[in-house]
Amino acid sequence: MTPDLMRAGAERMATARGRTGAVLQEGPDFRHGVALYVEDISVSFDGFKALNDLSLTIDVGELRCIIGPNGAGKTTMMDVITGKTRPDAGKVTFGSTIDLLQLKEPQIAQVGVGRKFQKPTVYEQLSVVENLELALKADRRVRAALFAKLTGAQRDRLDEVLALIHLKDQGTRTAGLLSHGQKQWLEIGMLLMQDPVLLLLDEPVAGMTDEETERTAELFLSLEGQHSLVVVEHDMHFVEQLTEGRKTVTVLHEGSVLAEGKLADVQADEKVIEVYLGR
Ligand SMILES: Nc1ncnc2c1ncn2[C@@H]1O[C@H](COP(=O)(O)OP(=O)(O)OP(=O)(O)O)[C@@H](O)[C@H]1O
Repeated sequence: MTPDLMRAGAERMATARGRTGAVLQEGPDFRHGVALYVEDISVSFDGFKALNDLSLTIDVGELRCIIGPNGAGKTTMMDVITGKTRPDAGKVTFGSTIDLLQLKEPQIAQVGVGRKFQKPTVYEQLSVVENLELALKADRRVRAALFAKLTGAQRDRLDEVLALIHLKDQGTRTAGLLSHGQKQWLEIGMLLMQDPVLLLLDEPVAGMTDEETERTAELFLSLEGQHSLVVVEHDMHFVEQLTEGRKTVTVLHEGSVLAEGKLADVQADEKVIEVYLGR
């Protein structure tokens, strides 16, 4: 890990401590450079193993793409990390100290894990800026002050996020009038307002135009290093853009890791070709 990332990890650790003071005694500890440990997770639905001894590790600031055929367990994995599904066995640890399996969904979000579902869910009647403001105030304690003025720092963050998500000129636009891709960016922006350590993104470019997909790749690459990103995606061109020929890709199959490595290597792997790419 670079000194910059170490510093970012330490800063996040302090932020997370502040955030979770009411929930947890200790904040997450990222000193090992690891954002998330998933260890030997198994999930069964009526005897069918959706996850089967799944293990993987995501580093602080890493951008990891997860690919795999339909039914491989990708969504179930995200459900376990975010507390929606309780596994039958295994461990999920945020940093090196926080046992996510002991936390409820809202606490997991509060500790710094953000999730983007496949469909955009923005407030269609509100403007772009109002959507971002709401995300900032999603914390129930400040919801009462919904229309209170933002602090200078919050205003700066909002402007920064607007630029990041390519909606700088669309701040006053009603969200319902945005294109599908712009709605997806807005929802990502809403997550960013809460400054998550780890972002889970489920098929973020499904339904996007080629240009929107390209700009989404640029967005994710600009977030890498500042956040850990786990991107589940079937669009191989997009995965290629994100991995830049050097990053690790994880291939899931039947609820466990079938292969892990550089995209070119997993694409050449006979097992992967047989179950996924060769179809
Ligand atoms: N609540 C549930 N009850 C029963 N079976 C389930 C449930 N959720 C998922 N499954 C099954 O578990 C397996 C893994 O599903 P999951 O949605 O995690 O796969 P996936 O890799 O996300 O697939 P896709 O690429 O199609 O989204 C599938 O066979 C699915 O039918």
